[in-house]
Amino acid sequence: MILSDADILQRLEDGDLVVDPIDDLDLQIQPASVDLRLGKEFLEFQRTNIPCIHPNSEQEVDEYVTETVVEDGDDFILHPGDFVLGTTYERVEIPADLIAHVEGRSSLGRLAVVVHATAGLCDPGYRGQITLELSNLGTAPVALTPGMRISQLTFTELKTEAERPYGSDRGSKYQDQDGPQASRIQSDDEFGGDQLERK
Ligand SMILES: O=c1ccn([C@H]2C[C@H](O)[C@@H](COP(=O)(O)OP(=O)(O)OP(=O)(O)O)O2)c(=O)[nH]1
Repeated sequence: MILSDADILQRLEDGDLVVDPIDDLDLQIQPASVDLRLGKEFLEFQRTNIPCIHPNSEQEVDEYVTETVVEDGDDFILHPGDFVLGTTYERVEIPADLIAHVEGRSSLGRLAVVVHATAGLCDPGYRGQITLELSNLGTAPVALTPGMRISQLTFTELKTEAERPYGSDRGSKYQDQDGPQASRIQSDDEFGGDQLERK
């Protein structure tokens, strides 16, 4: 079951679901979602001399990515074909019986700004800001202003609570994200590994 505005408000009031801060309930609480605003930090991907990025190399990933913080009153210009990581301004806490989906807003989609290249799922138990995968599929640069409503979060109730929510003993490398976080796929090994055994 997807939570309605009334359900969301109730869960926020109960305190187990957190979206913080919400400065304007009327603006941010939508009929079945919460609008989230854009933070001011971005990770941009540099041209690199490395022939390719090995996802399991922390050094190569770090070399590829640089951080930009937009000054107050300025915009971040997302050029056609760009892919950058942004962050929500709000911090969220998802309880063990809910899963949240980050969706784009239609108004930005109509300007060819896509908020999620791939991922968009916030696990039960997840806490932190949400890293946004922003791209411009259009032909004109688009100005993104920190504080603008950039994405929306919907919540689906699980049939039963997650037994091992995000942040418990399993991989939880993005728990308590503060600002945009580059891929930490290289930590997969630490949490059990994704590598197939050789026969
Ligand atoms: O667009 C997104 C999607 C998810 N998350 C956060 C919340 C989510 O709970 C966590 C992990 O997401 P996911 O499980 O999709 O990533 P993973 O690469 O499988 O990480 P892990 O191995 O830690 O589960 O990252 C974001 O910040 N942005």
